[in-house]
Amino acid sequence: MSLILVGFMGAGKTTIGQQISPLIHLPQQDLDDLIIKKAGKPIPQIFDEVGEAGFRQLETQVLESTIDDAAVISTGGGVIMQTINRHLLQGALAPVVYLKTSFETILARIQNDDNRPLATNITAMARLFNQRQSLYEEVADIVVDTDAKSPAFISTEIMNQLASVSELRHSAM
Ligand SMILES: Nc1ncnc2c1ncn2[C@@H]1O[C@H](COP(=O)(O)OP(=O)(O)OP(=O)(O)O)[C@@H](O)[C@H]1O
Ligand SMILES: O=C(O)C1=C[C@@H](O)[C@@H](O)[C@H](O)C1
Ligand SMILES: [Mg+2]
Repeated sequence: MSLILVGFMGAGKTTIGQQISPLIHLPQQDLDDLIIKKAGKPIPQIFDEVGEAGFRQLETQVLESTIDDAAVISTGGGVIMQTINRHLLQGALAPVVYLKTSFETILARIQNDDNRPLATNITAMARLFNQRQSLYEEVADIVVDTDAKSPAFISTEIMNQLASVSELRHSAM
């Protein structure tokens, strides 16, 4: 079964996607990587040249083109900002898993990383974090807390939850 990972920057969408992909024998599609390939330049340069709005357009394009792939899809942290993206996620065939992480843990994981243009100022990040919580919840079928858990532990937890979702879907048929 495919799945889609959402959550704030540093929640572990890329890391957990890499771990789960071999477990469920499906390729990983990382939307940030697909954007970088499509644009032919790194994310900070895309932000510099076409701004966040230009980046979000690319993000919607890669989301649209991959959403129903048989894959583990790791989204970017801001994918839920666009209404159209939330509609795409809510209509996806695959379950959407929200990797829920406290702000303190996020800071510990991604500080000193200069590859995320929206993670340079702690006050602005905290504002984004608070604005986004309900949007992740809105699109999620499954919520998994990631604080103080290893990527391997989180991956197992997701696999167990997916098994329950699959059983529920079958028993409803
Ligand atoms: N459960 C975890 N425990 C400890 N470290 C973690 C965990 N998950 C991820 N990390 C570390 O946190 C950092 C950010 O993880 P990752 O790049 O997977 O986040 P992301 O959700 O994909 O972020 P973005 O939205 O910016 O793409 C990495 O250094 C990763 O190794
Ligand atoms: O949270 C965000 O808005 C972002 C998260 C990253 O995954 C990248 O998609 C980009 O840096 C924007
Ligand atoms: Mg990522």
